[in-house]
Amino acid sequence: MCEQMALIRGCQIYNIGDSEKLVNKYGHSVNLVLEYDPNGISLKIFKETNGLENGNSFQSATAPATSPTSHHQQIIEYPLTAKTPNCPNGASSHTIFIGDEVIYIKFQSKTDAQTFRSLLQKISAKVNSVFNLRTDESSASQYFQFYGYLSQQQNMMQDFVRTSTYQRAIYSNSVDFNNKIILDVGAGSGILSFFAVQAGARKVYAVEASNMAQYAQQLVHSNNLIDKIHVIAGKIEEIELPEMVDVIISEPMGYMLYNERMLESYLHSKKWLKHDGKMFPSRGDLHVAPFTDEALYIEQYNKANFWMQNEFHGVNLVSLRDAAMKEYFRQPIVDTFDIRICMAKSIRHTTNFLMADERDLHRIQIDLEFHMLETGTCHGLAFWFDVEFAGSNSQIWLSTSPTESLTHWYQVRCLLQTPIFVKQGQVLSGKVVLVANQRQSYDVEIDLKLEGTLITSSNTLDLKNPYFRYTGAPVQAPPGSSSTSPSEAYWSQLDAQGARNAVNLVNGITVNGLGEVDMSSTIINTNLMAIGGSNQPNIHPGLISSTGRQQQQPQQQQSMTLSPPINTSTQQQQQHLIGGAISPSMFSSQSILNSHHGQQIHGNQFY
Ligand SMILES: C[S@@+](CC[C@H](N)C(=O)[O-])C[C@H]1O[C@@H](n2cnc3c(N)ncnc32)[C@H](O)[C@@H]1O
Repeated sequence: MCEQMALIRGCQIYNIGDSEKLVNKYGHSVNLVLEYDPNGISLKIFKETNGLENGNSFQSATAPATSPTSHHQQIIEYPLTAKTPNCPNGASSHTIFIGDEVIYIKFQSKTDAQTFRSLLQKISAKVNSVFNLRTDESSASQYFQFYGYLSQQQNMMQDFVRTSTYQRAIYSNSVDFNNKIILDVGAGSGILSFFAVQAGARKVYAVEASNMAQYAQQLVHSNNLIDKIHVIAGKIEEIELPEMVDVIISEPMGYMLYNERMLESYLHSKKWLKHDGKMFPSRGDLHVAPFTDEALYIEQYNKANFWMQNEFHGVNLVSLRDAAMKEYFRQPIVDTFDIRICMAKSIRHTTNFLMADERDLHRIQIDLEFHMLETGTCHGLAFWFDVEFAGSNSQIWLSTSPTESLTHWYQVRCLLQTPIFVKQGQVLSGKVVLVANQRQSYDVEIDLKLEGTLITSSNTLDLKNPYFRYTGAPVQAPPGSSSTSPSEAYWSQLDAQGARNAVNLVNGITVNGLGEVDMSSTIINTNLMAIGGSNQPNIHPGLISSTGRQQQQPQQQQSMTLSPPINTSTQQQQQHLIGGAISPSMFSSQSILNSHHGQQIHGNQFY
């Protein structure tokens, strides 16, 4: 079942001019095609030709390029939203007002006019959908435009860790899918729906709000699965399903798990879930840990110091320095790091997708109590998330932890404008509150307090506007991370390599001076799993390709280095921070030295 599209034949289109007279716009009759559009309905006007199929019929809104209408000459397309003024004129005419144009449509019959009106009513009914009420129109429009690009869907599909984990979670729990009715929320290209069918699903409803729905339908068609996968173009909050489902699958996670607010749509979709139904994924854990990273802190700090110049081309910029500082520190940083920068064990906040209500995600409070494992400067809080697929057969986790393979979600760090100097054994307490906003994101409010002192630090960040800092350069261990001599380790490694290079060929197998067999010709990709014992020669392991977005060059070093504020119990620590900062220029390298897993990775989530 697809979102309805009307094809209405034999209409006359008139404009109403200044003299209030009807002027036939085209001088011939036209056909109207009404299609789903993320913002309402798209009204396409086609020149009527003899080849057009019979009468008024409802067609799939997601019909592929083979759509019968696609061969005919389209004259114009009008977007109709709930705000488009319109009014009926008698039984078989209707007027719409688009910009300055007054368009009077004369239908062939009353039934045609009714069809047209009922679709217009549908858009108005959707105005008050849960999704629309919580989302700014401009945000939604930009959001679904983003996901309408094949390249964006490709970016997600090529995140091999993500896609393979989903496939594995579904395959290894085929008992939950076999002969079952499935709902795929935000199906995108439909990739998860295909996995569900591969695992034996009887029917999958693939709901997608962006225009990607058309391409999903095209893939369903070309993979001969029209009897199994039913693409429904529309928002999950606004569509109807003909039946309840056994399992809901979705990939609704954004940066820091909650960005995009799509998890709310995922939870909303439970209205279609049978009493004992399953959710894939079933739970999400957001991890929070205090971190130390002077280089990152100084990098942001020095950017704001551009505004400390009192003679910039003869202009004194100083009065804007505080505002600039605030702006830079409002940006969550998206990149990856060495787990050893974390100064305490992470605190986990769990959302159980089977139990939670979408309204629970409007304000998410995470209480913090970190028992500091080391002495140093805490520059902020680091975040990552894991989701679990709790199937009947096996539990599978998809992790975005800094200790695991990098995904397109990376990790997120929120800086404190005023860092806190902590000592091992001290307790850093406080809270993070995520407050949902109409821009499909969250304000991140951080309040920290060092127990037993008067030291506090707070910051509010805008998750919608992160700073994408990942360059592909290998992550740096924090200073002081070596407990053995790195120099000795280096030379020992070279000695061992020398022995290895003394190779011999024994029966066609390379054996080195240590008697080890060379496995290089039979590299096993541990990310490739054998699914159901099947050989999958055509799977490209994928890479997460680059957006071409590069690390910005740091501001010219003309900016003065000012002492950053620091909440410290010793003045000496402050001195250390000022003197010991690593030059921000080390982050400006355009060359990707040795990117993670040999891949260049970039964020593809909407933000
Ligand atoms: C992160 S992508 C995942 C796409 C696909 N399921 C996959 O795993 O590759 C999320 C998709 O959900 C769609 N989406 C977001 N909110 C939605 C809603 N309320 N109703 C229907 N689709 C939605 C987006 O347009 C986007 O294509």
